[in-house]
This record gives sequence, C-alpha cells and structure tokens, in this order.
Amino acid sequence: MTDPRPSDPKAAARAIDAVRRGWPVAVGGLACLAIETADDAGLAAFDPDGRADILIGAGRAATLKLANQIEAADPERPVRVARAKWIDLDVATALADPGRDLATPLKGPFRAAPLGEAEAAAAVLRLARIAGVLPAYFVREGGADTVVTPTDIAAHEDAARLAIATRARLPVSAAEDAEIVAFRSAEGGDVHVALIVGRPDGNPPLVRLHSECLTGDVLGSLKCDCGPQLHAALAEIAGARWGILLYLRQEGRGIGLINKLRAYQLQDQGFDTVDANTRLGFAIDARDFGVAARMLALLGQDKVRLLTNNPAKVAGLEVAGIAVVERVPHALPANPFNQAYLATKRDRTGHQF
Ligand SMILES: Nc1nc2c(ncn2[C@@H]2O[C@H](COP(=O)(O)OP(=O)(O)OP(=O)(O)O)[C@@H](O)[C@H]2O)c(=O)[nH]1
Ligand SMILES: [Zn+2]
Repeated sequence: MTDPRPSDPKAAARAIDAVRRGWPVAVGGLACLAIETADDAGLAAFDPDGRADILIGAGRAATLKLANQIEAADPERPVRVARAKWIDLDVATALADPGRDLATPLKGPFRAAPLGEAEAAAAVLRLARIAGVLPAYFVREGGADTVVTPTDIAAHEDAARLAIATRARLPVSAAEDAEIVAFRSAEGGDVHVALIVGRPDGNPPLVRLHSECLTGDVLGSLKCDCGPQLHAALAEIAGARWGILLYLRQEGRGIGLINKLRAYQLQDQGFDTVDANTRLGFAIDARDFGVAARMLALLGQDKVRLLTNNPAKVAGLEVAGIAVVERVPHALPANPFNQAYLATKRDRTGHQF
C-alpha cells in the first residue's frame, strides 16, 4: 500500500533554505517567519498589520514568566505568544535569543495564545533546529510560497533512509589498516562517516559513537572532552585490532554549531550545559542514535562493545536493534575548563564516571 502522505525531499530542502534566508514557510495552516533571519521588509510583507503571534519553545517561554500559563513540559514544546503592539522586530529578536537577556531586559507581560495546529507548530520548531537557527518564529494562520509538511521534516531526519555512498582505504595515524565509509540519505541530510579499523575477527567490534564537535575536535577546545575522547577512542579501537568509530554529524548534541555557541554564551553567563540548551528552547540532547544503529546495520554489525559513559547511547542503540554486549567506560582526565561540564554530565544527564 502506498503511503497516503509520501514525503517530498525537495519540500524539506526548500524549507530549510527558506528559513535560513528569512523567507516564510507554511506548515499545515500556519505561516511562519523565522525571527533570527527576518528583516524589516520581510516582516512587513509577511505581516503588514503587525498581528502575527510569536512561536517559541517552552524552555524559552518559561524564562519569559509564561511558565504559569503553559503546562510544565519539555523545552521544545511549542508555545504561542500573543502579539502586542510593542513587540516589533527588535523585541521579537530579544525574545528569540536568551543570550541578549542581560543586555536587553525583556518587557512584558507576555500572554500565551492558543497554538492552533500543535503538530505543525512542533514541526516548524524542529525545522529551525535542522536549519541551525533559533527556534522562534512570527506565526499567523495562512499560506506561504514555500510549503512543507511535518512528514517531510521528519523524513529529512529519518535514519532508515541512510545508505552507504562510498568507501575507501584510509590509513590514519592511530591505525594504518583502516577504511572510511561515507553514508548519505536521499533526503539530503548530513553526511555521516564510519572509520573501520582492522578486520572482523568473529567478536563484536569495539565501537565509539562520536558526535561532531568542531570546537573540540578541530580547535582543541578545553571546554569539553570531545577532542581527547576522539583520539583515545581511535587508539583503543586500534589496540583492540578490530572496531568502528562512527563520526556522527550531530554537532552540539544535534543543535548545530551556531546554536551550540549560543549555549556557550549562556554558559559564560553562568548557566550549565543542560540549562543553556533548554533556555534556548531545545531538548537537553537532540541527537538520534538511530542514525548510528542504521550505520552499524549497513556495516553488517548487530552486536557491539560500546565505548561510552552515556547510558542514552546504549539505550538508543538497543532500541534500534543493536545489542550492546558490553559498555566500556571512556572517561578522560578533566581540566580546569571542563570540570564543571563533566560534573553536570555526571549529575544531570546520568553519565557514568
Ligand atoms: N549543546 C551543547 N553541545 C555540547 C556542549 N559541549 C559539548 N557539546 C556537544 O556534545 C557532543 C559530545 O558528545 P559525545 O562526545 O558523544 O559525549 P557524550 O554524549 O557525553 O557521551 P560519551 O562521551 O560517550 O560518554 C558533541 O556534539 C559536542 O559538540 C554544550 O555545552 N552544549
Ligand atoms: Zn566538544
């Protein structure tokens, strides 16, 4: 039977592009204009009467004293804020970006409005995360040139659509006998990579799921443990003679580089890594480890020994059909800049150190 609502990869790609360029998108019956990329002319064309409401995540809404007007819920849940005369583009921008709270104390009171279409509202906030912009929109009932459905947006991130694109020998300093395999989805999402070290020897491979961290992996950031974990993982896998490192393009636990740097800005103001994410209106961890499970399945592996301190990675693989026969701890020495970050992982996100 054919899917009555097949997804359209072009629609998601066009919508991501539109959000990044400051063009409106329509999801269901909601017309939405991303606040971060809107300009005065775009806003005037989208909303000539100044009547469009604001759509943000519940985590952000909670800091706007809207908490008592919304159900306590996950930080990504959409909240619609009724437009008031004094909410212009500048105020909306301050509303969208918690990094400005110290410099721009917010007015108020803000009033929550009925969501309209909850599924469409949630999907358009997910679209913001995928596009790498702040999850905040001007929103009104109506249409737009760019139309996208929640199904299109979900399909864009659907791990099941990943396939192997190509593979090649890649000797690396940790292991000369290595092969790189690249994965891509027809939906045009991120390209993920596996580095296979050695040859299958009949035992489950030693596997590391490494989420991209430009600051840590490339620049040697001391704020996190990613760089040292990456290199230690390669060394351990090489030592085990057979294993796989998955390099997952899940920068910033899935919120993207720019929004991760916004979370860092909030950390400079004293919030920890968990609260920084939720104050932006994102989940604490937006990653889908089903991507890793799909990659392992495509490589013919259904049992692994997993290098991690993060129980969510174990659970994420298991739920997607990969048996984790052993969790191998992967903790590295702290430094003065990442001590608090590691303590937050231990105390608030269940990491086992
Ligand atoms: N949003 C956000 N992402 C961060 C922050 N610090 C590091 N990251 C990202 O977190 C991810 C690091 O994840 P992993 O190395 O897989 O670590 P983990 O989930 O803690 O699990 P294990 O290391 O396996 O125990 C990378 O995508 C980083 O870019 C932060 O403060 N905020
Ligand atoms: Zn990092």
